[in-house]
Amino acid sequence: GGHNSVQFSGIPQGKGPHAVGSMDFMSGPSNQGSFFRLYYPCAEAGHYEEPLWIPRKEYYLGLADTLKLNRFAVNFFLCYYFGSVKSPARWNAPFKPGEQYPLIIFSHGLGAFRTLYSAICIELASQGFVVAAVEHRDRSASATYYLQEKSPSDPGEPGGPTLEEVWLYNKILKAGEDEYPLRVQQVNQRAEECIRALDIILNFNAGKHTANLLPSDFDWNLLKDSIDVQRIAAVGHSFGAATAIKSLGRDSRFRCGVALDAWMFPLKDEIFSNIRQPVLFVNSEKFHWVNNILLMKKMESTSIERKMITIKGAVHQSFPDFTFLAGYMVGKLFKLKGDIDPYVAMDIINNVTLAFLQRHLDLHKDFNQWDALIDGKGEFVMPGTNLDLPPAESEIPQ
Ligand SMILES: CCN(CC)CCN(C[C@]12C[C@](c3ccc(C(F)(F)F)cc3)(C1)C2)C(=O)Cn1c(SCc2ccc(F)cc2)nc(=O)c2c1C=CC2
Repeated sequence: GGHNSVQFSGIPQGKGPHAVGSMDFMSGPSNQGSFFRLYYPCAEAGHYEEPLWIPRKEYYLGLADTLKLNRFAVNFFLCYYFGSVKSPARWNAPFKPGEQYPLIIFSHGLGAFRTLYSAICIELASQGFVVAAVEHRDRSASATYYLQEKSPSDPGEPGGPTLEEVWLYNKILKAGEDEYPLRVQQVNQRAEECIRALDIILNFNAGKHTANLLPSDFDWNLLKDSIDVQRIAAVGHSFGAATAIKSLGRDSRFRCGVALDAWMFPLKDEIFSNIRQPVLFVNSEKFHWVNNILLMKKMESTSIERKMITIKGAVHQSFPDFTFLAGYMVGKLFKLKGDIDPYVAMDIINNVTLAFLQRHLDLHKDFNQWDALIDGKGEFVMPGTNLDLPPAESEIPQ
C-alpha cells in the first residue's frame, strides 16, 4: 500500500503490491447499456487526481429518498460532510499491462450505488484484480443516470446528436405494495446488468471496443489480453449479494461467488440446484434473521463448497465505505459502525474474500494465509451464524 500519497479520507488504501487506478464507463443505448466504475492495477509513475467518492449531488438527493428524509436538508448535511471525500485511487491512471488479472463483477446494495464500496474494490485491485462495480438501473440504487440521445429541438442544430442525462431514483414502495414481485424483477435485471458488464470487459480483452459515452482519456487498448478469462467471480453486498448468486446461476463464466451480508428475500423461491459454483457467505452479527439464514442454508451442498462465517460485532454498514467516514457517535447512532473497529472488520472481509477467491479461482498468490478465516477461525469471526436456528428436520429426534 502507500505508494507515496498521503491518505486524507478515512477510506483505507489498498494493502496489496499494485497501485490502484479508477475510471467510469457507460455504454448505450439509453438504460439498456452498462454503467460501472472500474478499479484496476495501474502504472505507479506520475501524480493523479483521486475520484470524488460521491461524484454528483443527485446521489445525495437519492440518499434522502432512501432515508425518507427531506431532500434539501439531507443534500445540505451530506454535501457538507461528504462532499469533498475522495476515493484513494488514481483517476484515469494508465492500466498496468503485463499479466492476466482475474476479474470481479461487484453489485451494490439497495439504496447504494457504484462508488460506495471502494474500500473493498480498491483492496482487491491492489491485490491484482480488475474490479467492475456496476451501477444498476433497476431503481434499487439511491440514484443513477443514463444518457439519452436528445431529440433535436430544431433539426438545423449544428453538430451531431447531443446526449442528455436521465436520472432514476430509488423506487420507494407504497404502503401495502407487495415487495416480492418488484425484488424478483430487480434481481433479474441486476444479474443481466452484471453479465452485460462482463461481456463488455471481455470484449475489450479481445480487442473489441465498446464506445464509452463518458468523457475519459483512459486507454482501453492496454486492457487487451490482460484479463484471465478463466478466473472471474461475482461479489456483492446485501441485495448485491443476491444479485451475485443470481448471476452465478445465469452464467457459468462466474466461477465462484462471495455474498457479503446477503439479503436472500429476492431469491426465496429459487431452487438453487442450478447453481453449481462455490459460494462464501460473509455475515455481520447484527443484520440477519432466521428466514434469511435458512435461505442461505438451502444452498448447502455436499459436493460444492458453500461456506458461511459471521464477523462478531459487525453491522450491515460495516461493508460499504460509510463505516469509515462517520464520527464515532454518529456512526453508532446510525448503525454505520458496529462494536468492531471498522478497519479490523474490513481487513477480515477483504482477507476472507481473497482466500476464498484463491481457492476457487485457483490463483497462485499468498491469499491462502487467510484460509482459517474461511472456517470461521480467528479472533473476531465464528463459523456459520450466531443466530439460534430451529433444528433441521434431519436433526429432530424421531
Ligand atoms: C430498515 C429498512 N431499510 C429499507 C429497506 C432502511 C434502509 N436501509 C438502511 C440504510 C440505507 C442507509 C444509509 C443511508 C444514508 C447513509 C448516510 F447518511 F451515511 F449517507 C448511510 C446509510 C440507511 C443504510 C437499508 O436498505 C439496509 N439495506 C441495504 S443498505 C445499502 C446501502 C444503502 C445506502 C448507503 F449509503 C450505503 C449502503 N442494502 C440492501 O441491499 C438491503 C438493505 C435492507 C434490505 C436489503
